[in-house]
Amino acid sequence: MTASDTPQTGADTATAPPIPARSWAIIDSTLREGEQFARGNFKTGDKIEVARALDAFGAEYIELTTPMVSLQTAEDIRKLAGLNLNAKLLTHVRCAMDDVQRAVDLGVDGLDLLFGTSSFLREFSHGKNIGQIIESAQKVIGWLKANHPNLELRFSAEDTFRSEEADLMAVYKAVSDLGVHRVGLADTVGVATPRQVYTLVREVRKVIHAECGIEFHGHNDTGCAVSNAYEAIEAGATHIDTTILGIGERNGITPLGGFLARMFTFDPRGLIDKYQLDLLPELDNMIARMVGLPIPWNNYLTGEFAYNHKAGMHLKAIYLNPGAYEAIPPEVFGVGRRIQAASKVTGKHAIAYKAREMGLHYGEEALRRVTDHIKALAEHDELDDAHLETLLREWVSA
Ligand SMILES: CC(=O)SCCNC(=O)CCNC(=O)[C@H](O)C(C)(C)COP(=O)(O)OP(=O)(O)OC[C@H]1O[C@@H](n2cnc3c(N)ncnc32)[C@H](O)[C@@H]1OP(=O)(O)O
Ligand SMILES: O=C(O)CCC(=O)C(=O)O
Ligand SMILES: [Mg+2]
Repeated sequence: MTASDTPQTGADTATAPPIPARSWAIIDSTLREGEQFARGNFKTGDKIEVARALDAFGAEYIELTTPMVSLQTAEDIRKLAGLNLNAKLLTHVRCAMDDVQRAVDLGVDGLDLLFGTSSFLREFSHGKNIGQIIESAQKVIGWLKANHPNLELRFSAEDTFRSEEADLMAVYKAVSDLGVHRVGLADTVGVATPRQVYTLVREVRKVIHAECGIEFHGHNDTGCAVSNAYEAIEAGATHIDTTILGIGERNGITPLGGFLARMFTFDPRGLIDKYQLDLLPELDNMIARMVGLPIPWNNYLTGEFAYNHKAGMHLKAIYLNPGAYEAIPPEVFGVGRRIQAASKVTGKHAIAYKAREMGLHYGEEALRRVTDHIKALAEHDELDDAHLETLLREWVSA
């Protein structure tokens, strides 16, 4: 693979179309959903490192695994709460008195409660009907409101998109009346389409109080996690769950980087103001290291080839203005662009630019001939930058 860094003359973010920014916040669940990833097994020190990194990045919320997992997990939550981060800390707990009683004294800012509402989960997970779910919510939320009024509370209907709409509306209305700060819609098995997400968020908005937020949690089983998060926001959602690199159960959830890439195209200034975007590579590398896997080659923004440009038609324009073939300037997210000029799909403009960078100049005819020579060689061999440079020098002196 031949590639080289080029000058950072990215697209002008100041001239991006001014679409009004919607108000939304990230709930990063790397330390909860991410612990459910096959290779996610964070130790105390890892959790502290992840939480500090997310805080430096500017994540508004960090969601932590339930303290019911173990005494060590409960202790870790207490330790993280003691870091006094700017990000609010939430712990994700079942809607059950034992769980919330264990959670309330750990120093977190809020609790993310959940109950499965689909027939699958009612039958095979907890065995409760909708009336009993609402009764449990009344008991648990009532107790929390009376005894811990400062906690931020969210109630989510797990497996929302395979639940009956009438059941969902009854549950969301009930918990909103009980005074939760947010309701959650969870695409637990990654089956929802963007249109379904948009429509359901709009419907939920009609039955909850105006000041009640809406959170969206989307799995990526069918590849829609980023689009679904975007549609949720379009429809009025206020909070989006992400994890670094998208780690989570099965193939994971909305990745932080992919979600930011999506949102950046609509509101670059808003994102630049809110987040330390150039820390994204650090976050992705940190999690890749902790889970012992490489960052996927085609990962949003930080994948090895996310900013690799190769085809002659692209390279001609890229040299003049990278925005011609880049929706998002890489330098904003702390990554570099790579130009792969020595390939069979290259063209004379790319070769001329490369030569000029080396202080070499060809006439029109020589340029055509050297370009065709490089293309022919690349049909048979991988050419790297060093090889290309040697060829260009030899061509001049020949
Ligand atoms: C879609 C999601 O990702 S949801 C989040 C999933 N996260 C986790 O599971 C967190 C980690 N979990 C754990 O450590 C354990 O599962 C624990 C500590 C929560 C519970 O462990 P155990 O008591 O051994 O139960 P187990 O995990 O086998 O079964 C789940 C239990 O939760 C109950 N349950 C499931 N959902 C809920 C809910 N929303 N509210 C209350 N109880 C629930 C089930 O009925 C079952 O209890 P039961 O045995 O009385 O029927
Ligand atoms: O609590 C939530 O909203 C989401 C829980 C979860 O991880 C899921 O449903 O996939
Ligand atoms: Mg999940």
